[in-house]
Amino acid sequence: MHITVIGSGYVGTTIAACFADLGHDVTAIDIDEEIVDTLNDGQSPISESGLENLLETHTGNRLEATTSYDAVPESDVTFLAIGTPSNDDGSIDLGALEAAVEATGEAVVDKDERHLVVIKSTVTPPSIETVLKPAVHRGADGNENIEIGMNPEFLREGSAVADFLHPDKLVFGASSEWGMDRLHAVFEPLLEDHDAHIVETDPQTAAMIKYANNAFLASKISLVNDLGNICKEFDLDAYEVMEAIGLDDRISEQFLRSGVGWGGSCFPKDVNAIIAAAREEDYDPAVLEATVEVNDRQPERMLELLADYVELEGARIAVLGLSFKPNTDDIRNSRAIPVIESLRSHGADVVAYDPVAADEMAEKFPNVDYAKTAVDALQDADGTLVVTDWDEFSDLDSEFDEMATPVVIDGRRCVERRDGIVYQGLTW
Ligand SMILES: NC(=O)C1=CN([C@@H]2O[C@H](COP(=O)(O)OP(=O)(O)OC[C@H]3O[C@@H](n4cnc5c(N)ncnc54)[C@H](O)[C@@H]3O)[C@@H](O)[C@H]2O)C=CC1
Ligand SMILES: O=C(O)[C@H]1O[C@H](OP(=O)(O)OP(=O)(O)OC[C@H]2O[C@@H](n3ccc(=O)[nH]c3=O)[C@H](O)[C@@H]2O)[C@H](O)[C@@H](O)[C@@H]1O
Repeated sequence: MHITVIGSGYVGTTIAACFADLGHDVTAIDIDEEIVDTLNDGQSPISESGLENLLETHTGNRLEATTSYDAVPESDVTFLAIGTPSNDDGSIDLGALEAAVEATGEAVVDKDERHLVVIKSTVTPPSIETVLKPAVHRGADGNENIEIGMNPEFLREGSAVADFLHPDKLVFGASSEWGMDRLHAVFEPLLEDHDAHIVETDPQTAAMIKYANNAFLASKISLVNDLGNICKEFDLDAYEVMEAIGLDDRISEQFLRSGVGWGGSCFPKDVNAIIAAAREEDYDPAVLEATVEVNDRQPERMLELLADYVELEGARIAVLGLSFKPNTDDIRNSRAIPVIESLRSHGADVVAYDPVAADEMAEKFPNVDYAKTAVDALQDADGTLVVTDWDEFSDLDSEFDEMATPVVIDGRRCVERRDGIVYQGLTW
């Protein structure tokens, strides 16, 4: 098949490279010329394991990038992976996606055969009828051959290629048998040697499945953090408790790691978006509001623990880990942001270290001192906050002896408790 993928950001680049790897001819379309040039050089605009290899193999062969929508009408199906960022009230800003959908419609205005336009972006269910369908039909000037489908994406940053190629489930949202068949045809090569559940549904339900998935996972972590905070009050180890409850198949062992909370470009955005969409309907989503509230509290709890041992005003505090999770330089909604803001508001001097995300954070906090190594950050520090669970932090040991006062508050359970340091886990 010939597939056009509009938007070559995180999701778009990953799916374009993977579709090519599955044997499809792919045209990747982005308005950003720099991204297009990077892709056509066989390089990746994002850092993701395995992606560079796929791009090197398929660029100029089964994959090409362009800023033009000309390939859209020649293709069998178009996927849209455009950002849907948050507005100030938590709702999603559909402006960029709406413009891209309309441009897609314009590109197929004269197409005589049916054309499937699949939304990969995360969008609220009502927006398919109220925003996206009108946009495509406006662009296509009422051409009845255009159908909108929904195929939400569940990949994680750091394992995007592997997640895309080995999904637990594929969710196909289509409003006709033809649209459903087309989605099956796209993913047929993937299913040849990989077993995944297929969920066939309408586009709105498919959109809701994506929000429910992320809201559930974020709420699971917040619940684990709430329970973990109670464990801490009782002097109990939340990890021992969670390991036991994870043995129950109904709960599962995954996403039970308590600590400083969830960040990233999606959980915060998506939980807030579904809350805002629910409020639009005059529904008050009490559990999801609590999910956000518990998450917002965790960074402050780290500081409260630290303040039990260190006078924060004028203290030199090391922050280990700046990215929202390990193996990425992405700092969007990283828990390190509220941690640093709070330390500074208490008058502490922050020295931060991250193996890859320091430059990103320096754009946000130019006045923070950024160390080249973890040991440099620990040197003469009055306290340390561990915010991201990078592997290299688990290897730290005698390095803590370099601190002026060896107080370590671990927000991710990645440092070993040892003699000679004051060690406090956030929930253990
Ligand atoms: N990042 C992730 O891990 C995941 C993201 N998602 C969802 O996927 C969607 C896309 O997310 P990302 O890939 O992270 O966004 P992104 O911001 O990394 O990429 C969007 C790309 O679209 C391009 N673009 C904007 N307007 C355009 C237009 N009119 N025509 C062509 N290209 C245009 C931009 O230049 C950019 O390269 C969002 O709705 C997000 O919630 C879903 C699952 C995982
Ligand atoms: O919609 C999205 O964009 C994606 O959002 C998440 O993926 P991602 O944000 O890349 O990262 P996760 O591995 O889910 O971690 C999210 C946050 O939760 C935290 N987390 C995760 C697991 C856990 O047990 N405890 C915990 O605090 C991580 O440290 C991180 O800050 C989902 O896992 C993906 O399925 C989804 O496609």
